[in-house]
Amino acid sequence: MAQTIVKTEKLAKSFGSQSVLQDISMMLKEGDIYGFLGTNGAGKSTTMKLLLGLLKPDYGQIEIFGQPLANNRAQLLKNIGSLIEEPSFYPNLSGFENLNLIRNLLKLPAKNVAEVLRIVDLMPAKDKLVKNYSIGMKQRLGIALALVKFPKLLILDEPTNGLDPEGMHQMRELIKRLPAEYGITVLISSHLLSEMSQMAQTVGIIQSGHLIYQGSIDTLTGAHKYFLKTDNVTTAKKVITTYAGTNIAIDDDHTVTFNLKNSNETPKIIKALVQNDVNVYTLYGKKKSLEDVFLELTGGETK
Ligand SMILES: Nc1ncnc2c1ncn2[C@@H]1O[C@H](COP(=O)(O)OP(=O)(O)OP(=O)(O)O)[C@@H](O)[C@H]1O
Repeated sequence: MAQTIVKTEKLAKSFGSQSVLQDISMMLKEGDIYGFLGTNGAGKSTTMKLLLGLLKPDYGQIEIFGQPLANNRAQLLKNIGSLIEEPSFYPNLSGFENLNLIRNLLKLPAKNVAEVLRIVDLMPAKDKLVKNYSIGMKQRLGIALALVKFPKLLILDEPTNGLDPEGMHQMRELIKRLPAEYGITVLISSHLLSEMSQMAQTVGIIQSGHLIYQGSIDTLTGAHKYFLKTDNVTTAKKVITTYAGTNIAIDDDHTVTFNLKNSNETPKIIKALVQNDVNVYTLYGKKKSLEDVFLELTGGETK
């Protein structure tokens, strides 16, 4: 059975009178890419800082690799790499020199630098001064710095922020390789459900300091939301019930919305609608957004 890499129990944190986290109980298993999802200010960075011992919880327990963080921080940190907020570098040194400095400081083998440069695809730019790196290259160098000790756990706070679609793609591909090829478990935060669904198997969703969901991302996003434009919403709803269960809404005089787990059902629905004299003007499906998921999980309360 996979080892538990991170386990938190009922973590709580306040800043002054503002309660920022309440009752956060998370679990990461070895080999996971765990997507930590939430809107701005939900409490993702604060949670990550607690896991790194940069902040102390007001209440609750943190275990990393099966040991309490509070008693073993220095020892546990040797096996944790992180990128929280902006990575900081020496801009007048090359990527290679920046990495080599950290490698020396941590007394790591010389070969680690070349290996992480290859992983983050910066080998061709290794001798370029960091002040001349693009944003995407700086982010990848930040990950290389976090990886240079080949940690068992990598904690990344919104590493795709500020990247263009190509940069985001490169970052995703890089992260996806880490568990299988290097045995690294990854905790990564984001406010984009679509991005997480392309790399994480497990997600935790945090809203206003509460963990409102933890589990498989497929369970969460598997069903697509469908929209039917028709001139007979009442009959359409009756017909669709056979295929989509009872979770069907009539949005306005011409729109019926429903969830389907499998798009194979749509031709059958269209056939049944036509057989029942329901005119179909449009039928389209949409992947759920983080906002849709919030609405489903909280029953309409987004804050
Ligand atoms: N050091 C601090 N002092 C006071 N308040 C803080 C501090 N750090 C965070 N907060 C507050 O805690 C709340 C959660 O912030 P946090 O940075 O954890 O959110 P987040 O989910 O990471 O959001 P973002 O994506 O915007 O970084 C916010 O209201 C923030 O203003």
